Amino acid sequence: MRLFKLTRCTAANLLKRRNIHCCQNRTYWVESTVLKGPRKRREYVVSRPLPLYSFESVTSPMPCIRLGEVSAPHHVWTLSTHKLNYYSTSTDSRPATQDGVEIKDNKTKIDKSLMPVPSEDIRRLLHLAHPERWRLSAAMGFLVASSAVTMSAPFFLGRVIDTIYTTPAADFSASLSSLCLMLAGVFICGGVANAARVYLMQISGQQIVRNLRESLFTSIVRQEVGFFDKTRTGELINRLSADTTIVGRSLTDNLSDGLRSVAQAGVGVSMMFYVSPSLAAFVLMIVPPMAGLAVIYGRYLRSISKRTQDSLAEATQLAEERISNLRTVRAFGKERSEVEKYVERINYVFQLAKKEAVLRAGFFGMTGLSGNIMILSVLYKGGLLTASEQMTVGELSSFLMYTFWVGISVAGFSSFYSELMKGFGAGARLWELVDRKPEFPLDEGISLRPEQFKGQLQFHNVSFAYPTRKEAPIFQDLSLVVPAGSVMAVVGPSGSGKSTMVSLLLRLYDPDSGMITIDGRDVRELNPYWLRSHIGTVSQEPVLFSSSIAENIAYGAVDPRNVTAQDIYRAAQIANAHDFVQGFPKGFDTMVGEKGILLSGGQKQRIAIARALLKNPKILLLDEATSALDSENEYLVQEALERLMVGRTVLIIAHRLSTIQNADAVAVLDKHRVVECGRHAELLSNRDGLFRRLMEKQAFMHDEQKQILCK
Ligand SMILES: Nc1ncnc2c1ncn2[C@@H]1O[C@H](COP(=O)(O)OP(=O)(O)OP(=O)(O)O)[C@@H](O)[C@H]1O
Repeated sequence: MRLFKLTRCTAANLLKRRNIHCCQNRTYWVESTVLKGPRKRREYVVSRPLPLYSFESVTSPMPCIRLGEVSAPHHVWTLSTHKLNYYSTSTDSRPATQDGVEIKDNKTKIDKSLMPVPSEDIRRLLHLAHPERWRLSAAMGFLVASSAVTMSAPFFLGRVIDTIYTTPAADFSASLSSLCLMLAGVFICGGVANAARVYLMQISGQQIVRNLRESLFTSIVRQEVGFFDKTRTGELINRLSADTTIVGRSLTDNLSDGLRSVAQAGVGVSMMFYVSPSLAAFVLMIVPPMAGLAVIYGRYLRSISKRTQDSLAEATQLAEERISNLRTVRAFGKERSEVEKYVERINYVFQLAKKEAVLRAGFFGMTGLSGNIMILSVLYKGGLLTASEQMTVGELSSFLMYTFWVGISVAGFSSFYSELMKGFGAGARLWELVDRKPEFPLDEGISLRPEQFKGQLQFHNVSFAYPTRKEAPIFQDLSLVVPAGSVMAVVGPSGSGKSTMVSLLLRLYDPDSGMITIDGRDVRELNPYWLRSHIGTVSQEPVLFSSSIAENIAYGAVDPRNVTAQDIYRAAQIANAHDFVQGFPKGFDTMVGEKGILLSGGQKQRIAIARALLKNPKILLLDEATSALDSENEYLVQEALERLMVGRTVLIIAHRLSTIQNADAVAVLDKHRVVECGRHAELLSNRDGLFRRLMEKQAFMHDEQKQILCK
């Protein structure tokens, strides 16, 4: 086994993916046997997860600890004397550093689609078919039966022709009828076997696609929120719909058609040799160049197909975003420019499709031509053999039919090969997503679910920057205590990080340093499901799902199946939603539309409050909505919020003066930390304080407040 030493930043990057700390006094090595690539160019594609080793001493590779495997099958490595550099093959063309890893210029990028399919990808694809092995085996059995019937037909049809030519008139009718009857029986069996094969293959294919979608969707929803900041929704949707279908099809229908082609071509060639070895040898000279052509064609097709899928995903992403925000598009009168943008993308897809069409046309033209040349040579050479009585007319007919079958099978095999390559291309993109380990897993290994729970919140010297903008810190050494059962209003200039506090409390992101505790326990030690089941949120623009009002309210409950209609009505009543819902013709069964678009802002807010009430959380995180609501709605929402807040620890991003006044304390955020904290009146009395300046700026200043200011 040969090992390559890793540079420190590469090692740190790989270890970070496995949540292992990179030690200064250790060296890290990677097994070189998994690196494949043209040695001259010193570029390597990692063909399977990398076995990583760590050594005590910087100089000696002994003793070592095997650290397990790092999944990096889609990255390219360059090798210099004894160190391995990493660079991504993503389409991002910035030569920059990412996660401390050197990314080289994209010009040096290798088109992996043109390389042989890694054995790991083949293994993954076969593994996918494993649960369906029995059904697939049965389908294969039927495939053998139907192919045997198909391939025996030319032989027996040749016999029928010879019977017609050679049988004496007295026996002719009886011999011909029995032969035809027997053949009809065999053909019926072949038809039934073929139908059974197609049925079983279809079912297995759908089952495989279903399983694949399940594991892909499971992996997507488990990813940390930061992943969705970086990844486009349309791309994920495309993976879920198009790529899964391609992989499923290449494993079943395509595989069965391909195997049938191989089997039929094999049997056909054998039968051709059986019927006339000299004629067979003459005709089959054309096959090897065609096979070589098919392999080259398949590789190019895989490359083009991957690019087509990627650009289609981009077009879908654009369409999805614009359609879901069509109101904004309309309001800005951007329909034309949006159509132009979409057309630009689909034009690119079309350009690629044209290249694919040229490839296909050339290839299929060639295969068609070579098929016809084969037939012509059979007729020419076979005619000569029949004339010299070395072959009967029946044998020549059989041979001709076998030639047809072999031609059809070879054409079938080439389309099988190209579909299979497409499947590998789509599969590679899927494994990337399926294998991705979330930066912080949902519940693995974290089982702490305290029984006693009061709800005290505390930020201890928290520093945080969003993963996509590491260079722009949001918090630096932020500290804040929210006592259990109290209401803390958070105010601050726009962009000061008020909503980010909510995201950190929900553990959508983890702080870069410092910690957040609940009842003195670090939130990272608590089971995330448990944690979130005790936290309710109502945001300024609550998102409802495209289902009925009742289902949206029930969504708040830990187990919506145990929620009764009475629970929903009660929550709606407390949230001031009951009356307006009853005013709808379908009441609680009214559909709210995509993201709740069929409801007004105030109505959505109140449904969201009812949803939070049903959850009955100990901690409430509220983003007060005021600007979007008219005064009546504002009053109703406010009243509902006040009812919701009773008996809970509340962190509220406050916009209304009354909320700020009624809160037990007010925290003022600015310059990455809490700059002031205290009761409303205390903070106002500080003439130079930010809070007072903010209040002065606010148009909603009350007379009462002005009086305090004048003092
Ligand atoms: N997912 C994200 N990725 C990167 N940066 C983000 C993300 N979300 C917010 N930000 C940035 O973080 C900063 C704080 O945002 P945040 O929404 O917490 O501010 P806020 O105080 O709630 O603002 P507002 O009062 O305007 O709602 C802003 O500069 C914003 O651009």
